[in-house]
Amino acid sequence: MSTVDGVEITGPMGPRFEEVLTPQALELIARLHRELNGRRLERLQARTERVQALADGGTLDFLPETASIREDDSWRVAPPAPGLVDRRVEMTGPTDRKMTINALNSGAKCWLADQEDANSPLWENVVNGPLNLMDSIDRTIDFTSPQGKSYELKPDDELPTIIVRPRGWHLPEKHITVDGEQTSGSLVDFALYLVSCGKKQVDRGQGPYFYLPKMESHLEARLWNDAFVIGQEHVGIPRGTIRATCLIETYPAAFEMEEILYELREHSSGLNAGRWDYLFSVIKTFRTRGADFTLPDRNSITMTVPFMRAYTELLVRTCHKRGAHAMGGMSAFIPSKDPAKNEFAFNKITEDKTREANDGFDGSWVAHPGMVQTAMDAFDKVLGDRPNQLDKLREDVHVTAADLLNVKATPGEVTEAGLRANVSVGIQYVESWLRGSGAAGINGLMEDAATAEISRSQVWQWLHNGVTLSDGQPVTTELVQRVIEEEVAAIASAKGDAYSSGRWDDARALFTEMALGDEYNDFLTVPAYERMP
Ligand SMILES: CC(=O)SCCNC(=O)CCNC(=O)[C@H](O)C(C)(C)COP(=O)(O)OP(=O)(O)OC[C@H]1O[C@@H](n2cnc3c(N)ncnc32)[C@H](O)[C@@H]1OP(=O)(O)O
Ligand SMILES: O=CC(=O)O
Ligand SMILES: [Mg+2]
Repeated sequence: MSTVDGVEITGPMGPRFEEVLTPQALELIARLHRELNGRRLERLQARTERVQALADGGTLDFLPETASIREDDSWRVAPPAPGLVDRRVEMTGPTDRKMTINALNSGAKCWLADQEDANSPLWENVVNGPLNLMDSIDRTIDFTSPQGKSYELKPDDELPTIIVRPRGWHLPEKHITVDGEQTSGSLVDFALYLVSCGKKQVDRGQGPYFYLPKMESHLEARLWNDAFVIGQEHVGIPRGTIRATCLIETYPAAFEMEEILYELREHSSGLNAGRWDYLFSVIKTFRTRGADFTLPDRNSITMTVPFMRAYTELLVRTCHKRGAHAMGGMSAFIPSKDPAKNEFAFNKITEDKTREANDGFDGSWVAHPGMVQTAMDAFDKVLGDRPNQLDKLREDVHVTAADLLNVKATPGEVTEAGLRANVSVGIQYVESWLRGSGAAGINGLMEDAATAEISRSQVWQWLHNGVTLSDGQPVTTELVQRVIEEEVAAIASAKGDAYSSGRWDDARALFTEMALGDEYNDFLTVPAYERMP
């Protein structure tokens, strides 16, 4: 059902959905699909071919064919756009109504309104996200909780700049088809926000700003740039008013940072060090290559191990050389009701943000409103009154391909506790995602799609590379099955009666398939999406 030729909406229409699923939005989706979806599928095929080449013994390196872009010192990205000059603390989180208001009232400089890692793409979430953003920009948003607590926005001049993160190129949107084909989740999220809010943002002196996730090459960035050109023309806003910060969160993209900035240069607002997906991608990219690329327990891999340090140092150096913001990532610690754990979490945030600020990052992320001030204090100490530190060029940084690939220098062990944590957290997260909730606090840590991907990939890698745990037990199918059994029993006992109303059987089956299957699946969220209505 739709009034636009060739476009079908197969998902149910909820309250006010017609305000977002307008003919103008559907026309843009159709145009983007017809002009760009073929290239999107080619890029996904290129990813598969690269993985095969790596499995056959290949490696990653800076690209010879784009050396001239890296060697040309003359180009810069566009100057920072209004609202994106001072980004010292950015809140992230889902776009449901309550969290939208809480994020906008958090005191952060920017808010990453997430349709990606922190969101589960339930059809309602896909449409309600842009609807809530539209109501925020119109200042008509409010919310009353079931307990009777009312929420409304602070004055305009205290609100963060909105930056929307659409889904990655790999995810389809099955509830909107064009010419009988599933559409791209990325292009749907982009189009729905651009049409409902793009012109309003330009009229209020800012622009439609985006974070672009999980790209694996500069050619994927070129595809986004082409979508931006089409989108700006479609909604009648000047070229260059769209801005995008690209997450460098895949291993191949770390070798193409300059090229990614170059492709998007008139629309660029910097790069971000997305550490969690980066770790996932490191495991995924060299998953069959044995000890050289096998990582220890997830919680023991810090930002200061050599390969992570090389990646963040190179990101700051690259961004500032090109006049672009370098944005830091997410420390997963969230506040706790236990005072000792709470103090530990806040110390961890201070340590993480202080290191980033001293390294030259222009700002960083927090997952919880309670952590905004702590991160702000860390950046204030380094930035003072300056809005950013784009002038800190970091010419002392000289990172080589070998530095980026130096995974084997990572200290740490693979332990039974690490295996159990991966299994338990992975299953709990998948269960929550299947019910439509894409971020969860588990054991004092923020968990989202990226962290869950690490958990299931580590189990697969340990099993398929013959890893032995620190206590001498080999990781076998039987051991993983036993751990799954025991961890699910522990979850069931902790949840009590609530367990029966969850989607635990589905979550367990999916996690087991992902962890034990002979074939490694590129994304957990793709088969999970198939299990969604
Ligand atoms: C790898 C990456 O991509 S990182 C970026 C993507 N991930 C994220 O953005 C995760 C964002 N964080 C979250 O979603 C949440 O903090 C969670 C799910 C981890 C924990 O949320 P909760 O369990 O609700 O935490 P808690 O009970 O401490 O929250 C206290 C209040 O803060 C609000 N809050 C917590 N986190 C956020 C957030 N990120 N955005 C807006 N509000 C938030 C809660 O809604 C709650 O509000 P209320 O008091 O009005 O009811
Ligand atoms: O998106 C951020 C990440 O760390 O992954
Ligand atoms: Mg990510």
